[in-house]
Amino acid sequence: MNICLQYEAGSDPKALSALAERWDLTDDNQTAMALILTSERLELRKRDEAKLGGIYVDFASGTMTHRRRFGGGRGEAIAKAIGIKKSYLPTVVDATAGLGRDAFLLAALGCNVQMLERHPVVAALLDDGLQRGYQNAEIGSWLRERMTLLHTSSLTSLASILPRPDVVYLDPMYPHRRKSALVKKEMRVFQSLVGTDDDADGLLAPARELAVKRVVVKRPSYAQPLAGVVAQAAITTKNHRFDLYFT
Ligand SMILES: C[S@@+](CC[C@H](N)C(=O)[O-])C[C@H]1O[C@@H](n2cnc3c(N)ncnc32)[C@H](O)[C@@H]1O
Repeated sequence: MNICLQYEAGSDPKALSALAERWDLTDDNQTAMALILTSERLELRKRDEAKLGGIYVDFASGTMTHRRRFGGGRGEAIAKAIGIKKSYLPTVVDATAGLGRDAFLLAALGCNVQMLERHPVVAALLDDGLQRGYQNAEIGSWLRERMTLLHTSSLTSLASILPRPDVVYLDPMYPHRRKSALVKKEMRVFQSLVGTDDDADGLLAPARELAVKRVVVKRPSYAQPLAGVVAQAAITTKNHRFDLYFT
């Protein structure tokens, strides 16, 4: 895919070329988005809205660490939705990984999570965050064991995943209802890149085939169920709903 590729002082231009080759990215100065290699990490920026700042993956960031240490833990809605109980920690395929936040939360609770992401730039950002996370003294050892990434489309790949996971987790991009100015800055950059996942309905059937125990679909609270299939149960929060399909 075409995207403006840039590097900042202190980063290695050869590393940027290697990255472009690995993720099949072509440098294009006309695109609205830029992928930037800084001395610390890979960042995505919207070129005409510099004040929005860059987005990147940092599993050891203050926010992620705070949520990991002081968040709801096993009491979080997502943990209940995937069925974590006492010593039971389901294995999870996150078939719409994005920036890996939900997957990280589950991994931090002890689940093994295999992430699938089809967008090459998102996959590059996520892989960059994973590699730095793997090296991190505090989280690296368990992160290496519990979180992996496959760059592929789940529409075609779910059918061949082995071993079958207990849970398949889906969180496709959904059109945002609020005015764009109100959408969180970071979300605006991400949405500009990915758009909406209009083919997401096609994920439900292969996810139900693959999951040994259940499929969990995260939806905005106002959204229709995925593929119009009413869930057997749901866990709701202020803004979201986790629809549960038992297999
Ligand atoms: C809303 S984001 C997921 C956010 C993620 N749950 C998180 O916590 O960061 C949706 C992501 O799913 C990816 N996606 C959508 N359809 C996909 C498919 N068929 N295969 C793989 N990835 C897909 C999109 O590219 C996007 O990055």
